[in-house]
Amino acid sequence: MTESGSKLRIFKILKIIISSLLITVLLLFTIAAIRTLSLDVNAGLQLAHWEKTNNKSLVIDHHQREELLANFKEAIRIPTVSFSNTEINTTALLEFDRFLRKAFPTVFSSSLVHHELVGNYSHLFWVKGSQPELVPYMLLAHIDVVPASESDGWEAPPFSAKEIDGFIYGRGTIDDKNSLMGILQALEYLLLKGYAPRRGFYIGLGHDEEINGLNGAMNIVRVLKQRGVQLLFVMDEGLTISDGIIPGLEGPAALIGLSEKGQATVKLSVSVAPGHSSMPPRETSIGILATAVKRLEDNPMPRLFGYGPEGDTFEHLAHKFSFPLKFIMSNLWLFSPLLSRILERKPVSNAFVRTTTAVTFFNAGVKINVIPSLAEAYVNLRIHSAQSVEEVLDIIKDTVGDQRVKVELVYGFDPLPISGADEKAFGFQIIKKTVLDLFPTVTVAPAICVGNTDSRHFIDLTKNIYRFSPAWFKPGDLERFHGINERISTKNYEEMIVFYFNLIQNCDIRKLPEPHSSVHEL
Ligand SMILES: CCCCCCCC/C=C\CCCCCCCC(=O)N[C@@H](CC(C)C)C(=O)O
Ligand SMILES: [Zn+2]
Ligand SMILES: [Zn+2]
Repeated sequence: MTESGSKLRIFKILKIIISSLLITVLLLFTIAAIRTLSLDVNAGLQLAHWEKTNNKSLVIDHHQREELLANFKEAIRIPTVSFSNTEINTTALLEFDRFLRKAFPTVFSSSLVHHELVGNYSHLFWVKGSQPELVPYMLLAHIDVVPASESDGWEAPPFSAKEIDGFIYGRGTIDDKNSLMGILQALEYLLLKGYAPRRGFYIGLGHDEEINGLNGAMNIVRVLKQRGVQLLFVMDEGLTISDGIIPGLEGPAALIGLSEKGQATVKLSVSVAPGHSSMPPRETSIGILATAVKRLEDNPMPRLFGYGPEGDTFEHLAHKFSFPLKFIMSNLWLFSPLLSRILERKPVSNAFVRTTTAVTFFNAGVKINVIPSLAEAYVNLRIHSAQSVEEVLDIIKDTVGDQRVKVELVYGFDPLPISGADEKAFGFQIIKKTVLDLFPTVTVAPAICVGNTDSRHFIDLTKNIYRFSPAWFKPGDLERFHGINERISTKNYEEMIVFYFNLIQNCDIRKLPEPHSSVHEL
């Protein structure tokens, strides 16, 4: 073949390759565009014909408002702090017990309600249903709070429950006395109105959630297991209604946690011979450990976006974003790698992308002129749904890559199972319906809870655990969680009561409706 003949052949092959590539790209974009226009996973059962339950409605009058706010404020003023794994405020927990009995006299005296103390300070309520064949469900909340100190910069003392511009300030106002008081206040109102549930339910109030729930939630689970109880679903704290928190999202979103990330606390330690600081070795225990810690920070865990429930979250929210995010989120089959790079830029969304690594303790040194024999650091990892404690530990050892650094697992558990969110998932659909009835402008989406809750101890009692409370989180509110100026608006606290009031009644529905065939559904 002549030189010009072979050039022509190469040119023809190149032409074929380029046109095939163009056709493939065009085809992919056409599929992506069709999916962007048709994806509206938020439709579902909302349009279906729901079984009638004759729900009672709750209209709160002036006197009730004063009383419910006074109750809530009193709950906040009792400092039920869990200080450490071994230090809880038992005096405050006993006071809280007395307070509950005074604030909710109907709950504690009703023949429909059986109450017992578990693990000395936790509370377990059983509300009897009229139809015992209906499988019961369970609502969880916790009594204890994390420590708070006014000197950290609180606008009002953290146990004052002071009301400023329509907000009640105090430790526990969003974590988690709002849920606890909201549930019991709703039950008090329901019982006062003569309500008797068809479906029985439990309420569990743990006293040590902030220190792992080992005596509270775990003992409640033990008691229920001994009685052979199985639950239709469990609902606990966790995610909330985010309003203006997710950049680019139009309107508020109620994220319902289908799972929780796993957790591992890993200790890194370096031991060397101690000595005089005037004759230092080339590397000290502190230097070796600091290098190990820096390696962990410089080498984040792999991106796993799309291998857990977080992909579903963005597909459900996609239609509430504008172009190009709407296009990207509607087509995660194509754009997952791109979206994970966008999300990892901010800590709050990075938590959805991977197992996160946080160095939370660093201890070393005894005296200014002594080479320390021991340096220790603790790393707290929150494990993505697609990884396990064991895998994470292996990656840490590889990344540190230094035999002088001892790596030990102190405490850990794998990510929690993923609960259902489809049209047959009773708990999810009832929570979603209750949210949308009360807040019609909200978009409901399944999600992953990046923190841990007492509900993780309930996995042997049900496959369906949901982490959600109808607290509204606006910009700046995430920082109040375990931070300073924790607060809730009086309006939102009332909404929470109405939410639980409606939720309990909606759970009397015996069977979910058949899915409505809608043009929005795929
Ligand atoms: C794409 C961005 C979405 C942003 C939405 C994020 C909304 C986050 C809302 C709340 C934060 C999650 C908090 C979950 C509850 C955590 C309770 C807690 O602190 N638990 C302890 C348990 C531990 C075993 C003591 C924990 O450290 O996780
Ligand atoms: Zn909490
Ligand atoms: Zn907490």
